Amino acid sequence: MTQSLPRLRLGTRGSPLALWQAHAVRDALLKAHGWPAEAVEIEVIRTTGDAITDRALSEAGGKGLFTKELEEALLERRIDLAVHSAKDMATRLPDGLHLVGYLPRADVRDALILREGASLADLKPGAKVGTASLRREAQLRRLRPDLQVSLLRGNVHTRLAKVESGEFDATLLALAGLARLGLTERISALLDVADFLPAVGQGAVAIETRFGDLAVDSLVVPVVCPATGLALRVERAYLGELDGSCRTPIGGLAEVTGDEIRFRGVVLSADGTRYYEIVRFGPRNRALELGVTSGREMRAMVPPELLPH
Ligand SMILES: NCc1[nH]cc(CCC(=O)O)c1CC(=O)O
Repeated sequence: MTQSLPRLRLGTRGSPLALWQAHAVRDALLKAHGWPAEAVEIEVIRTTGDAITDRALSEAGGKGLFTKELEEALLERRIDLAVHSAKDMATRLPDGLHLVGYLPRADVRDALILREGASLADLKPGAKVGTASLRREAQLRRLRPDLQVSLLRGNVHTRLAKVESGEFDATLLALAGLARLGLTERISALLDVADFLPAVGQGAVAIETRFGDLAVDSLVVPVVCPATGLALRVERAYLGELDGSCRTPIGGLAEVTGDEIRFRGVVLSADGTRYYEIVRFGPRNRALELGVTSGREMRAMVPPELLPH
């Protein structure tokens, strides 16, 4: 008996990290369904975020910059699914689209890359650290107010090269991204989530589809990770109550153990001197509520000038 093969068009950005993630989703689909390679076609789509390399993304408009063109392609049915870093996704998606799920989440921690030395303590006062993330900048300033933290954009390889060349003494990057690119040997230390909280969604690969396109979703569902989906529901609801624009240093992490979800969130002032933290627990059937409540309680605690309204 021959069954006609589906042809799924999978859209992705063209960066090495994005391509790795797109191939991971494709491989998972092929494996889950026993399909031959031609069942999933990868389409590379250039996004606005890929074109901007000279400014902080928070200045250029924040989240959405890496997803807009992929989402247009989805809505225009040029692709059937889009693969993104969950971290780069806005908390509100365009009408007609949804996140059907995520691959099993990787290690969520941030990694420290030093030109010399083995830990944060080895950085001398005044050492230059480059990061493009307000969250990393603020948390770093909180731990080490004596460092000189400044903007360092570009892809992972560019940032590593600027540390190698001595332009910067250190940078911070997500372990997940470094691992996907085979660059973990460049890591000097991993930062404990207890004092350095990751971004909402860090380490998770998201799959976005047209809402209600059950033909596509039913094919994707076998590769998504339920525990990651729960954690991301909490984290994204929390972020949605605060700020989706990347202009405030915000961290958040939900961890699912058995029937319980533990959420921890932080908001900081840009200079790291003000620090607000929340820890909440909830059952797994109340993930959304846990995220929304945590976000609202955080908003009530944080001085209004730190958050957009
Ligand atoms: N903002 C870019 C981005 N989006 C996702 C990752 C890493 C991979 C992940 O978190 O899943 C990175 C690079 C970084 O922050 O170091």
